[in-house]
Amino acid sequence: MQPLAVDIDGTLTDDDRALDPRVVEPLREWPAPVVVATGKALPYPVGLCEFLGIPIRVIAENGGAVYLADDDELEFHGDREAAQAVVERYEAAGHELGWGEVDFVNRWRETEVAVSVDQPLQPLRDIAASEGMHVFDTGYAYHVTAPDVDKSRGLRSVARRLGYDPADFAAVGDSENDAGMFELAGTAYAVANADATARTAADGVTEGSFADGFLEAVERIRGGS
Ligand SMILES: O=C(O)COP(=O)(O)O
Ligand SMILES: [Mg+2]
Repeated sequence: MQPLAVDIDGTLTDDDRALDPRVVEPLREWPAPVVVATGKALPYPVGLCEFLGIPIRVIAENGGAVYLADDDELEFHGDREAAQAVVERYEAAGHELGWGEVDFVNRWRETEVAVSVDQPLQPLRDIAASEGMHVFDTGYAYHVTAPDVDKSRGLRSVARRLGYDPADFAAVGDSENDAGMFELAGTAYAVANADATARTAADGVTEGSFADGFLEAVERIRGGS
């Protein structure tokens, strides 16, 4: 069976980021390594693995942080200072991150900064471009990220550390932050709610949306199609 790289928001969750309980069993029972690959900060995918009862294997922050329980190593990529400089200019222009005072979205984020989709995107894109940074719009947040960091970089590292080729992996996801990983993985499914970038990069698009799409994708991967 192929090892699996799976996105969280929009793939294992509904539109409101709530986990669909039907994804628990296939992830728990998958007969090869499962890597949770997300734009979320490290504690979220680590927590998800813990609650699922599967080994902690995560690509977090769009590839900025990679951890595998197998070798117990935590690897970081990215340019947090450059991301911070972008959001400082964005805030100076009168915008805000949009997550409220406590901001659990960025509180434990170490390599990039995420802005709420309630905030204007174009000025963020313009400032990021002028600072040599990239913005991922996942549909759930805008991520200010170093241009050489994405989930494909994470997948390359995970594959090497686990003794696989990246092309051995099957990947499932829903948005432009999954596209690089889709291109690198041997098999890639976008769920039906995926954005155009993810759909184009995928080998197939499921009929179902959100977790229905994920369940359909794992059936197809299991069946070797
Ligand atoms: O954090 C986000 O914006 C999206 O997270 P995801 O990569 O798990 O979909
Ligand atoms: Mg997603």
